[in-house]
Amino acid sequence: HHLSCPTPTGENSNLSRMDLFGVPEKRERGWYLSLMAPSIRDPPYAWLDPSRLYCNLQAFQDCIEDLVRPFQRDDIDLVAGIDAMGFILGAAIANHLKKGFLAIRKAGHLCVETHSEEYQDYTGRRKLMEVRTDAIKPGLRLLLVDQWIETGGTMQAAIKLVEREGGVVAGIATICIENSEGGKWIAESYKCSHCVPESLTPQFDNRFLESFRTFPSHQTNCF
Ligand SMILES: O=P(O)(O)OC[C@H]1O[C@H](OP(=O)(O)OP(=O)(O)O)[C@H](O)[C@@H]1O
Ligand SMILES: Nc1ncnc2[nH]cnc12
Repeated sequence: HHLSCPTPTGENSNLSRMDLFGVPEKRERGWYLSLMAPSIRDPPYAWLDPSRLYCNLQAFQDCIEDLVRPFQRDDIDLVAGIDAMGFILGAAIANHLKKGFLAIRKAGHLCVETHSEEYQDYTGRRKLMEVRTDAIKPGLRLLLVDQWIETGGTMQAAIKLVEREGGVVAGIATICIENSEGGKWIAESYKCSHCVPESLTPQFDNRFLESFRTFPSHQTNCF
């Protein structure tokens, strides 16, 4: 079955119904966020799927450009991405900045000597994060990348791994930093880049995007 929805006009037209591979004529700030898919599952799943926007070349490129822009002239030695989805943005950003890439991994994958840090994320589960011991040296300046910051638990564990070895967190790049206690602490404590224009922050705070109303799916449709 397929329900049809009216396409919203006016203020939120940049977040109106759009095909996965479509590109609007005028690419407004954060236009590609409307490609993100709402969750059809209950917690502890995340409330949406940002990875959908990576399917669209222009969206992926614009997203990377927005994340890299504030750091273009900064002194960065290495880009670190957090397992798993942070690898996608992290590797793309490393390539864009012409820097190497360091994988910060969830426990049980690295077959070399590691430093580790326990943490808790939005699922409430206790997890372990690991990084190889031969990459971070005192004074090394790292740009930390992940797909999303919700409670901030994951990013805070990565920050600890870097700083404990004397590394410097030169910046943090992520699609969205949620307005949580941990999210606010990260945004106040480090130079950050994210993709959410101010006009859309209320929608992210409510975890409901206007674009969801017309999301092209037979499972999630007109509300
Ligand atoms: O701020 P937090 O509450 O710690 O949550 C953020 C983390 O959760 C997500 O990863 P997730 O574990 O859902 O998936 P992934 O392993 O596939 O990246 C996201 O990409 C961050 O890594
Ligand atoms: N991908 C994601 N989307 C929304 N909230 C999240 N929390 C953690 N990961 C998330």
